[in-house]
Amino acid sequence: MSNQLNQLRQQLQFAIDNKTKPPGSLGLLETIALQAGLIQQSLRPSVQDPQIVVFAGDHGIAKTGLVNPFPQEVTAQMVMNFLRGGAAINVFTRLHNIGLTVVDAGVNNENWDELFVSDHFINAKIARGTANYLESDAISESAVVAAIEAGRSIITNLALQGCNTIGFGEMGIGNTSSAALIMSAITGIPVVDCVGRGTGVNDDQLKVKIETLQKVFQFHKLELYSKNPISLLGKVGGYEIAMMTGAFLAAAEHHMIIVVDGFITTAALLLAQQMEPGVKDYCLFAHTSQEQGHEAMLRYLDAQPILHLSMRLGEGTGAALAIPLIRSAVAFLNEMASFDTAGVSNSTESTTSRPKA
Ligand SMILES: Cc1cc2ncn([C@H]3O[C@H](COP(=O)(O)O)[C@@H](O)[C@H]3O)c2cc1C
Ligand SMILES: O=C(O)c1cccnc1
Repeated sequence: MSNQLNQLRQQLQFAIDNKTKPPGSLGLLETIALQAGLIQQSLRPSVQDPQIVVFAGDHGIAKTGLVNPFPQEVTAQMVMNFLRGGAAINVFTRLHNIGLTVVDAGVNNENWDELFVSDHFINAKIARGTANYLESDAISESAVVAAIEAGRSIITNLALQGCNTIGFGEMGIGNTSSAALIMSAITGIPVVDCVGRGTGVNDDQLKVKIETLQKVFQFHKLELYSKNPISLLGKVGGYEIAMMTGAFLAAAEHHMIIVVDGFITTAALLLAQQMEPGVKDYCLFAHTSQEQGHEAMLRYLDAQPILHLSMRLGEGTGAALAIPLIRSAVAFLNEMASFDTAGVSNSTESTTSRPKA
């Protein structure tokens, strides 16, 4: 860490410790406030125009029914639902005054109706879904690069419009499989420990899902791509995951507070982190998803998630729920009185420990 950043860290910690409260008593909110200050390089960080961007894309494997209980058509149907305001992410973003943008990264549908002429919908479709990675590469490398670039430019536009806090969500039937393969390739954790129930496969279906994905791992020799995120995305990625990868990169470049959602979003972060190892410093981890594998992914990233709600939905819902807490953290740092200004006696001998920064 540079000297300047180290100095800022000390100043932030001093400000936090001098608020009228026992040291460390606001727990993880103190860690969040400190990190927000470091991200924005400011003693007075802010949450401005927070946004969730949901990237949608289809997966060729989903047509086989081997890994997903819901049919592929649900991806496009849910995109319509997002635009009509009826999905969980709509409810949470409305409730908490968070902007919502939906991006077609690669949904397998013909065209959108006039409903989609909206500021909140971006048609960045690269193809109508990926190819089935049981038989071939999912995406060409040139299309991977195009998707990453599209993700970058969507986030850069939001940053230029004044958004400084961003969460990513995704919609894509079959994408827990893609995320599990990416996780296994990058972390070296065996496929069986990365695969979860997704939208709810039963025990028999889970066995088939695991066997299928083990076969895919061997077919593409994914261990060879553990340090090559572009090729890995080409082998088994999704358009929405590739776009999120670019989105992470741009958000970090613009010093945004990035709120990481669940299993699939964190897989995109694993890829972005390989491309630019500093990205994680801009991330706050919203929650631990119930998808098996997410906890190990978070451990791999040495991340401390904010919430534990047994959720396993995606769409950016965990991120939307964490944003009010991030707002609260920033607000206590900016608005609470200090011992000095409030004339409250401080105990300088306190031995109470602070949360881990
Ligand atoms: C109605 C519905 C709404 C959703 N919203 C998010 N997902 C979530 O489930 C999908 C991944 O699970 P799998 O790999 O098992 O297909 C993604 O689209 C994800 O965002 C949904 C899934 C369904 C069915
Ligand atoms: O954690 C997630 O993001 C998740 C888990 C299951 C299904 N869809 C998303």
